[in-house]
Parts: sequence; C-alpha cells; structure tokens
Amino acid sequence: MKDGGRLMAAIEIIDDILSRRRPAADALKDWGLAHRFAGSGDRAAIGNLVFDALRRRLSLAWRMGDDNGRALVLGAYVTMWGKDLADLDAVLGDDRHAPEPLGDAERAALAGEVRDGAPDHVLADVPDWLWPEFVAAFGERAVDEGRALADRAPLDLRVNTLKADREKVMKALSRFGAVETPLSPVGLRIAAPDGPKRLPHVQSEDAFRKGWFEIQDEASQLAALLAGGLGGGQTVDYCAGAGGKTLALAAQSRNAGQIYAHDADQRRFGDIRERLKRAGVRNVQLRGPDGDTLSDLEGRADTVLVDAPCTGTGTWRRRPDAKWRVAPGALELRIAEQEAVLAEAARLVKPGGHLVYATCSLLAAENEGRIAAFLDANPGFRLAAPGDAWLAATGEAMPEGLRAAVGDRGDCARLTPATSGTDGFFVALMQRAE
Ligand SMILES: C[S@@+](CC[C@H](N)C(=O)[O-])C[C@H]1O[C@@H](n2cnc3c(N)ncnc32)[C@H](O)[C@@H]1O
Repeated sequence: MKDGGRLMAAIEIIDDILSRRRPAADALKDWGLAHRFAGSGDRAAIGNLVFDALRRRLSLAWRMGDDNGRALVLGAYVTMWGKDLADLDAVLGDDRHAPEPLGDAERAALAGEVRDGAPDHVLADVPDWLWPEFVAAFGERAVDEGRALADRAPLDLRVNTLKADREKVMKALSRFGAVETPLSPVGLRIAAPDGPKRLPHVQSEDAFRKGWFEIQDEASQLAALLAGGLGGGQTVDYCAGAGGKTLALAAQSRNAGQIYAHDADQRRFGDIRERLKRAGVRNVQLRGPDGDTLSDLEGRADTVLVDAPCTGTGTWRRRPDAKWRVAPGALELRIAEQEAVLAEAARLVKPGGHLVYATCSLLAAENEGRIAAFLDANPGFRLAAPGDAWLAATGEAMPEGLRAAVGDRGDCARLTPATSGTDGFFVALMQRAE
C-alpha cells in the first residue's frame, strides 16, 4: 500500500474506535481480517498512525477544528511524522485509495501552530474530567507530564539474571540497538521508532525462548527490585496477574526462599506457569480463591507486594486509546478496590515485615491518598526509606534518577515519563511494627 491508502485505513479505523468506543486493538484486528492483502509493513504503519492520532487527540482536534478520523490522522501525519504540506498533497493526489485532497481550512490548520486559547488539558492531551487530578499531582508541571505521556514509549526488557546477564542479552539483541536502562541495573531499552516503523518482535528471538529476558517497563523493574530488597524468606505477590513482578522477584531471590503469587481472579495468571518455567524459576507457588488460599500466611509473610488495580494513567504511552476510554467513575471504583486490597494484604505481614504498595497510576488519589488513609487506619505501619531496600537489592546507593523520584520527602518513589523516562509508577514501602 502507498501512504494514501494507509491514511485512509487509519481514518476509517479511528472513526470506528470513536463512534463505537472500541479498544483500538479490536478495531485494528477487524480491519486486518477484512484486508488480508495488507502486508506487515502496512499494518505497522496504519497501527502507528491510529495510535499517534489517539495520543494527541485533543490537541490535534483543537488545531484542526474537528475531532473525526480524518482531522486526527491528517494532523498526526503532518505534525508527528515529520511531513510537510507538499508531502501530504503529493500523497493525497497520488493514489485512488487516498483520502480526498485538502480543503482550505484543513490546509490553514495544518500550516499553522495550534490555535491560541487552548485550555491546559487540551495542550496536555488529558481528558478534561481527569485534569484536576493531574493538577493536584503535578501543579505547574501538569502540562509537561501530560505531553510526555502522549509520546511513544520505548521497549524495556528485564534481563533474567537466573539465566543471563546484561552483556549477554545486549549482544544477542545488538541488531535492535538495545542499550542499558539508566536506572534499573537489570534493564535494557530499545528506543521507540518513529513514523511507520515498529518495535521489533523480540519474543520471537532465541534469547527470549531461552528465558534470558522478559518485557517489562523499567519502572516496574525498580518496584520489584525495591520489594525484593526488603529481604526475608516468605514473599507474597498479592496482585500477581500474569506474574511480571513475580518473575522479577524470583530472579532477584536466586530461587531461594518462597514466593507466593496470588490473584483474586485466577484467570489473570494467564500463561504464568509457562513464563516461570521458561525463566528457570523454582520457588513460586500459585495461590488464589479457587485453590490454595493464603490463610496459612496470616501474620507470617516477610514482604507482601500489592501491585494494585488502578486507572493505569501511567501507561498511556503504551495504550493511548485507554485514556479516552477510562470513564468518569472509574477512579472511585479503583480507589475502593485499592482500599480493600491493602486491608486484605496487610493482614499477611508479620511483625517487622513489610508491605509494598505500587500502582501504574499518576494520580495522587490512588497513590499518596491511599497511603495516607491506610497509615491513618493502621498505626502499626510506618513508611520505610527506599534507599535501604535499594542498597540491599543492588549493593549500591540509589542512582540520581531514582533519588529524584523519591524526592526531598524521601518516602515514596514517584516515577513519570517526563521525569524518569519510564511509565508512570508509584511505590511506597511500609513496615509493620515489631
Ligand atoms: C496491576 S494488575 C497486576 C499486574 C502484575 N502484578 C504484573 O506485574 O504483571 C492488578 C491485579 O490485581 C488483581 N486484583 C484486584 N483486586 C484484587 C484483590 N482484592 N485481591 C487480589 N488481587 C486483586 C487483578 O485481578 C489484577 O490481576
């Protein structure tokens, strides 16, 4: 396909997503099934156009004076893909599958800057109902944080130190330009490609099949390292899902001690067994309401990690359609779940043991707000300094970027795309009194 046909496809897919409030992945899949002739390069380019247009939906709509697929996709092509009006005219004129040529108003909008007077949430590409939460979390930096969340994310990998080291994996992935992550000592990063290019499918590499690495954002790696650094023989990953953190904790433990992977919904375990096997993990037991519960661990666990259900606002770089699908009301629901899960998990912590609370949200209501409420209701717990856990985990002082994420207050780590180059993530370590 030429770019004209790709633009047309992206426009149709965006209109489908917006009119039916569908997940982008579903709309892209349906398009792919109905257009089997499209090659993998076409699919990647169309997917990138769709996601880029959604990343900057509000600012593109403001610039173009319209919020439909055509406005968003043409806007993204010119402002995000390094194209100019001459390129676009050529593409639109060159192909009978291309969208209609530009009208005068479109041409003027594409040639100029974003129109004056755009509200901050539009400049930040954040839904208006969530904007007060962003301002509460970031104050004057709120627009910059929103903008960074609208960028493409790199692909981060965690080296599985049970089977490999960073040098070995970096060498195996050298043709993708993998480099060391700045904060995680076990991380590698492949930069986000631009325009139509896509990230490599690293799961089809031999090194992946041999269990040398997992895909995991650097912020999640840091959270697991901090939790693992708290030590002790019995660790519970209370909201384990498909085991991203469980695998990281197991690698750090070098298969010593016992790790319990638990989830309220055991379907969320997904392919966790296969992942554990591939990674060479031998010290994880799966627990949940359908089988063995954690009742034998009440008051006995050394460390309990709560990777809580949340709005996922910190992951919008990877799921730009999610930011327009998260509904008002979702925040209250997540907060109620977070309160419940913290209360359940806290019961497992032994005297002197630790409770770690983590979210991939940027909203203070899901982070500092939850910790403050929990500590109020549970005076037997207090915040613990991340620096000690990091030292125990890595043998080194926290790197500058992580110190900055912990900030002057020195209590919780707050990572964001704008300040840490990671997904948005929050981690609080708490210790139960002896
Ligand atoms: C953010 S996800 C976990 C991601 C996972 N830790 C990882 O690193 O891949 C949150 C998980 O919490 C689970 N969950 C929600 N409420 C829970 C509860 N009350 N008890 C245990 N798990 C719960 C959800 O089913 C979901 O799998």
